[in-house]
Amino acid sequence: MHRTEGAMIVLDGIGKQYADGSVAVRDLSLSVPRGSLVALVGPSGCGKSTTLKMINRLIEPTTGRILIDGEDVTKADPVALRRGIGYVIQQVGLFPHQSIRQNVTTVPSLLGWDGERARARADELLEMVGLDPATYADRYPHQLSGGQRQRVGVARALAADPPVLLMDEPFGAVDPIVRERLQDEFLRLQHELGKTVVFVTHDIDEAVRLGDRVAVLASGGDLRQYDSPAAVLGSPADDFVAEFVGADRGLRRLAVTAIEVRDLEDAPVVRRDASADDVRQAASGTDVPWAIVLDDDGRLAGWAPADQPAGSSSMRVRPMEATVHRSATLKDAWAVMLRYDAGWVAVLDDDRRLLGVLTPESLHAALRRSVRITEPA
Ligand SMILES: Nc1ncnc2c1ncn2[C@@H]1O[C@H](COP(=O)(O)OP(=O)(O)OP(=O)(O)O)[C@@H](O)[C@H]1O
Repeated sequence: MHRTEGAMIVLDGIGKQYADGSVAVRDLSLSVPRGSLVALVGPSGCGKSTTLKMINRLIEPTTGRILIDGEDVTKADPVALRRGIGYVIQQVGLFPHQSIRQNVTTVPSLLGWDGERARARADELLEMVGLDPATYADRYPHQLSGGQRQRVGVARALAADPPVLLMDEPFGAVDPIVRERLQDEFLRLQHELGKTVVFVTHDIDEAVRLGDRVAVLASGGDLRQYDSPAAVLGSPADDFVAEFVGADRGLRRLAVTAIEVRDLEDAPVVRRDASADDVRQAASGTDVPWAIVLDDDGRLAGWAPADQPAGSSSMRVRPMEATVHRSATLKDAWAVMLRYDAGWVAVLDDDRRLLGVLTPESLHAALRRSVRITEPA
């Protein structure tokens, strides 16, 4: 199926002053690159939702311009504009007397798609968000759990294949475990679809988990930092950002830093047919009392302690559980280290071939490398 890729969004000095004189957003400029996910984060009332709603003109800006792929949408027809922009909100807003399938096809129906095409699209999208159409398409919203309703909200926003998706605390109303699952699923989906997404949240963990970039706003839509998650956590631009990302931002950084092969250390390695002596020899001269055992095609077979039983010629191999895939984060690696009470974890590729090992020291070095180091003033 053809998919529409994301569009570039430019907020150019936008502002919103309400009729009562209160200024929700003073003067905000921000570019959202095509196909990226930008998380707008900040304390309650700082102007996140107002900013989002100005993009699809649910709220009219009082100053500034908004360009989508170069076109000034503040001059466009707002109804047509909104049909080309997916919008997901916390209280989903599904129509209670319509089936899930009808809810998902709201915009395609408005756009005049024929019934068969709209139906096929709805089923495809339900599948995409992890809801089996045979089970769920004919149900009504009240027959779904909160997490399932949020999935329907995402499916509905994607129905007409819009280049831009606006999401306002879409996973805010579900419990933390469901939220994490929805975040994972959404990341996978976004990876595949490459939409341009502006995502509002007050939760810094959600912002750094989902965002390619994070925009930290203070009251009045005052943009204090616009950076990668690692940079926002690792080098907050000012005290406001530092306070907002929290004293435990170091721990949060673990979760947003991917393992890179250059961070890994070499470990002593022996082949499956090695002897007890080979293991001792491989480990000697290193500061670890073990060797990793690989089979003939380089896949991980286990590990062997250097203190093999005296007099035995064949080595004793133990199963190796402290492993992570190369796509893991430093937090995943750290969790595995703690779980197995291991001083190191093996990092493996898709075929379970050994890429190297991560120790607490190399993990620390990787964390330091991941952000630019700012000199203390
Ligand atoms: N219709 C309105 N009239 C007057 N002031 C408003 C109106 N809507 C919002 N505001 C004010 O504008 C400011 C920004 O509101 P907005 O909803 O954008 O904040 P937010 O960052 O999304 O907050 P939250 O995280 O609590 O949802 C707030 O001070 C709010 O009180």
